[in-house]
Amino acid sequence: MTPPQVVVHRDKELMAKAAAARLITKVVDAQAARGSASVVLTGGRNGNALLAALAEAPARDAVDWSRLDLWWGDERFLPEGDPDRNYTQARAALLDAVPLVPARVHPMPASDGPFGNDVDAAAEAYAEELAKAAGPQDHGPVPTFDVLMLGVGPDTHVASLFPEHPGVRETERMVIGVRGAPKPPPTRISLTLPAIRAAREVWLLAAGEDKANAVAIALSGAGEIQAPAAGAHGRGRTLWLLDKAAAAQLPKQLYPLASA
Ligand SMILES: O=C(O)[C@H](O)[C@@H](O)[C@H](O)[C@H](O)COP(=O)(O)O
Repeated sequence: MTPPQVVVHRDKELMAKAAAARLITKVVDAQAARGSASVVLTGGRNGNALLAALAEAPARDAVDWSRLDLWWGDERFLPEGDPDRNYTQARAALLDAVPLVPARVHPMPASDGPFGNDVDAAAEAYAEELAKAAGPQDHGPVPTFDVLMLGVGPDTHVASLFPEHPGVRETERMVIGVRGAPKPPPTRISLTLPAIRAAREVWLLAAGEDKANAVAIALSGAGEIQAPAAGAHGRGRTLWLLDKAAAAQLPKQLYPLASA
């Protein structure tokens, strides 16, 4: 496994803009090489800030939005349209402003959808949707995501995989229902670490001093059960995108500042 790369930006605003530019380039390259691109979005402030920055990016429409598949790393299990759903927030930040093909946008089920409030059935349905999109060249019953993005919690959670919770220990299923999540709302749907690790690249986003301890723990060799972010690595690349505040507890000589 290739060691994680760390890029540190001056502040969270610049981090979001730089990450958005990086994503545009990655998607354009994937579409040139393979005809389409597949990206997994994350919820949270940094994930949404990246999408909002992308919406304003000068090179935004270098992306062929009609050949982009979007998936989610996790979702709050709430009714369709609830403002706290990651899908609702992603639509407001970017998705409603670009010409995506609806059939290629795969939100996780809502709690008032075909599965009602059965979060396990909803999770299984999403796993089936992923499996249907997987091909013989993929690594397991999920498509090969070009980029899978994850916000990082102050407790080192990623997606809805929380330290010492059952979800972080899952080794077979690709998608699970989560109950009793420490971060509200308590009921969620999440990709598991095996699904996350099927991605070509995993990008972890963290900004603010409240993440400095989590970043230091996850990058210091902690185990994935205690620090789920430590288990979030891509097959080809693991990239941590930080601002200075979130990098404050990292050894300076290892992680020079990308932008002063
Ligand atoms: O549904 C969610 O809440 C997210 O997917 C979650 O994993 C988030 O990314 C982290 O909690 C970081 O959130 P912030 O970027 O807002 O700190």
